[in-house]
Amino acid sequence: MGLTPSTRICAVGVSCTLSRRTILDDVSLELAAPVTVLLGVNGAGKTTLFRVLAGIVAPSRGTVTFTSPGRPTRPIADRDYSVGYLPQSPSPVRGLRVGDYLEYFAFLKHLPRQAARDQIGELLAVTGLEAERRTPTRRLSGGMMRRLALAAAVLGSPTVVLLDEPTAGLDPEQRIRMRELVREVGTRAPVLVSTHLAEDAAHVGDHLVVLHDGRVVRDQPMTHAWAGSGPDAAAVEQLFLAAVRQDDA
Ligand SMILES: Nc1ncnc2c1ncn2[C@@H]1O[C@H](COP(=O)(O)OP(=O)(O)OP(=O)(O)O)[C@@H](O)[C@H]1O
Repeated sequence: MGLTPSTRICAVGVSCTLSRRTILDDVSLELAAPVTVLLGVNGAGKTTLFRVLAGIVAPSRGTVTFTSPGRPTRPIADRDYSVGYLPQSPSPVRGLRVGDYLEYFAFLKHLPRQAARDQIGELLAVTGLEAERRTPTRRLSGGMMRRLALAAAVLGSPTVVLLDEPTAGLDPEQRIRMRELVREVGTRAPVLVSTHLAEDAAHVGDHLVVLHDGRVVRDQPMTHAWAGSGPDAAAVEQLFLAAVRQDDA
């Protein structure tokens, strides 16, 4: 569907049990544009939540739906909606160059040929990969591979975009570039982005969700993270620690 800025993805009472362990426990959240940051310690359940929101893993309980004004609430499998997903460790594909990789994703997403051509050109420019169009994906640096996978996730103008640790392992310059990209993507669709870095969270987020032991322990706007002239990573860190300690107490 054409992107409606007020389209939302909603999780209601989502629980997920894997190998008899409760990984997500009664998670409810609503994602709206532009960018929601998901913070959580290692093993908090962030990737599992992404996989549930992307429809890859079925929740044991609860629902994930899309809502748009004037339209009935739809399940995530509804073909009028789509999810763009950047996994935690995107891999190069042997034999595919950068341009081929995007064409392959455009094919998987059933994009008409001309729309695919236009969007691939635009996304290569936005991600700074224009000069790499003919580079084999195996030769890309980690940061370039993530930018390419992000372009693939955004192809076809998905209704919502899920980015699992897009800045992990990137050098400072690539991280700053990735943050700008995340903000850019947030102008196109609601974005959920996970990170371990309070600094990244402060720079990109409009809204903050803290996940701890599979439960949402904080869900609030990020306004506090802007101190005077700019984003304040220390404020985000304090908020995160307070939420987690309160939950542990
Ligand atoms: N298929 C599975 N079967 C059993 N347990 C799983 C499975 N997948 C994940 N887990 C467990 O669920 C918990 C949450 O994992 P998940 O990858 O969602 O956390 P995370 O917050 O993304 O962690 P990280 O920040 O380290 O990436 C972990 O303890 C993990 O071992």
